Amino acid sequence: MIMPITFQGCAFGYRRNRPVLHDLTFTFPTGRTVFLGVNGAGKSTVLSLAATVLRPAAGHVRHGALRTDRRADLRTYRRQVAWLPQQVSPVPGLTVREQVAYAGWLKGMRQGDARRQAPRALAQVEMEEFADHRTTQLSGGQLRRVAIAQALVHDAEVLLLDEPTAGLDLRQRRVFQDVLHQLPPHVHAIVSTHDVADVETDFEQVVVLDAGEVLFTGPVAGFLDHAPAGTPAARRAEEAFHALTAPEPACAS
Ligand SMILES: Nc1ncnc2c1ncn2[C@@H]1O[C@H](COP(=O)(O)OP(=O)(O)OP(=O)(O)O)[C@@H](O)[C@H]1O
Repeated sequence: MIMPITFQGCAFGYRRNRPVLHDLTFTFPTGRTVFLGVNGAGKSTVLSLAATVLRPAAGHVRHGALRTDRRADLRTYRRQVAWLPQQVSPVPGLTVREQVAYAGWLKGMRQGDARRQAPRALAQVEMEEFADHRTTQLSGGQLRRVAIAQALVHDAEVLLLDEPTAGLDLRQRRVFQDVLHQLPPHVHAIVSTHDVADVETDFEQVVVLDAGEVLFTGPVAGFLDHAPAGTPAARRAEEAFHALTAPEPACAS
């Protein structure tokens, strides 16, 4: 059975009196979910809370019965939930293979298992030929592919991917799409992106966040229905997003 990620009464702000989330209670759909929102809507904050990189000031996040506010649950929770941050850093001194294995070890894998699984994760993102390169020598796009491999290495049940295709060339975007489509049925992916072009082909579910609140959650078809009638097929996702997030026109007084 696939366990969703649930936010229960979550509040969070980076600065006092500047809350990003007030009281977020919400369950992410399972399957392949695209997570949309304008700049500053709070997507990275939500993913970081779900990844336990940030801690809510109130409330908790759940994966099945595992709760982020219960110390005893954290280790298992973190093993089951993978995170690709928006900013990816190379670890100085490590090769690509070592950095991926290290990520697995940090997630609780045995060292030997992490070493054995790293080449498989690198193959998924077509980075095998770089396995012995230092991560500090990679281009931004190559480093992002290594980071995707880091998220894949420990066979998590939930992948939280924050703008995974930013900086990837067209071929590598295709490789990422293949990774998404080949995920086992018990794995679900929440993918934050500003790129709505492939929503219909790559995703099953859509979540739209605005100012820390969920404006829409549901299947892709229901999201596309928000586009104005007569919108050409190629523009429906973009227009649906605009229709959902456009500010209300100010009332004339
Ligand atoms: N480290 C930080 N310190 C202070 N404020 C922050 C920090 N990170 C984010 N914020 C603020 O929190 C709010 C939500 O930011 P967040 O990065 O979660 O949005 P986002 O939807 O991921 O945006 P983007 O699409 O631009 O990545 C914004 O107002 C942002 O300025």
